[in-house]
Amino acid sequence: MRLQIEDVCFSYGSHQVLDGVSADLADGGFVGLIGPNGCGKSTLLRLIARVLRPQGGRVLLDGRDLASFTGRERARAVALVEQQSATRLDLTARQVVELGRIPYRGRWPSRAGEGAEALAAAAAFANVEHLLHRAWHSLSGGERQRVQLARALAQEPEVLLLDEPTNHLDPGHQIDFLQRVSKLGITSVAALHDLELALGFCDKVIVLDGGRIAVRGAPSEVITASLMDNLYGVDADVIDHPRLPRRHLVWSGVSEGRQR
Ligand SMILES: Nc1ncnc2c1ncn2[C@@H]1O[C@H](COP(=O)(O)OP(=O)(O)OP(=O)(O)O)[C@@H](O)[C@H]1O
Repeated sequence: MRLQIEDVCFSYGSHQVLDGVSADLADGGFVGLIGPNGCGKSTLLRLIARVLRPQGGRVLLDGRDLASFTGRERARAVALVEQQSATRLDLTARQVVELGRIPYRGRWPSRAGEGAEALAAAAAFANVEHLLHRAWHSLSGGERQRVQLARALAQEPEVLLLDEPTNHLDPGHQIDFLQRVSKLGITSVAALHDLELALGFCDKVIVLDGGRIAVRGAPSEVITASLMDNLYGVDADVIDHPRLPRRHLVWSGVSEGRQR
C-alpha cells in the first residue's frame, strides 16, 4: 500500500516536534527512519498509526486519508510495534498475539480455529512458537519484542511500523529480524539507531532533524561520514563492506570538539 505523509505538523503543548513533514513511500519498501534522540521518530510513527492525530497535514493510504478510516479498517491496514510494551499484562504470549486478530472478529462468536492460520504464520515468522504458552510478564525484553512483532503480523497489515525494533535483540536476532521484515513485501517503516543495520536492510532512509526531513534517499547515499558528524557528532568512516556489495559503517569516536 502506498503511504503518503503530507505536510504533517505536531506539537506537544508548546513544544513543536514535527513542522511540515512530507514523504511518499512506495508499496512494499522497507524504510529506515533515523535521527537523533528526541527528533520525533516515535511521534511520526504514532501519527501514521493514528495513535496521535496530526495538528496539520494528513496521512494517506492508497490515496485515502487515514482520518476517514474506521478503527477496524485502520487496524487491518496499519500495525505498530512500539518501543516499550506494558509489562504487567496478565496474559500469555499466545493471548498477546491473538490481540492482533481483534480487527477481524465479528459480532458473533467466531468459529473455532478462525484466524488460526494467520496466528500460526505470525508466530512462526517472529520465531516465538516456543514462547506462546509463557506468561507475558515472564518474557525477556527481546522475547517480548518478538511476540509484539507476531501480534502486529497477526493483524495482516498493509503497513508495518516498528519503533526501534531491535533495541532488545541480540545481534543474531537483530539481523534475522530485519532480514525477515525486509522480505515481507509490505510497506514497512522502522525507527532505527543502528545505521549499520539501516545500510544492510533498508531500501530507503529518511533523516528527521529539527522537525523536518533533513535528507532522504538510498542508505548508501545518505549514511555518510559527514552525516554521522553533523547529525550525531560521531567521527566515522563509511567504507565498502569487505565481503558484501554494500557500504559499512565504522566509528572511531566522538567528533573532535563535539565531546558532550
Ligand atoms: N507525551 C509527550 N509529552 C510531551 N513531550 C513529549 C511526549 N512524547 C514525546 N515528547 C517529546 O517530543 C520529542 C520527540 O519525541 P519522540 O519520542 O518522538 O522522539 P524520538 O526521535 O523517537 O526519540 P528517541 O530516539 O529518543 O526514541 C522529544 O523532545 C520528547 O521529549
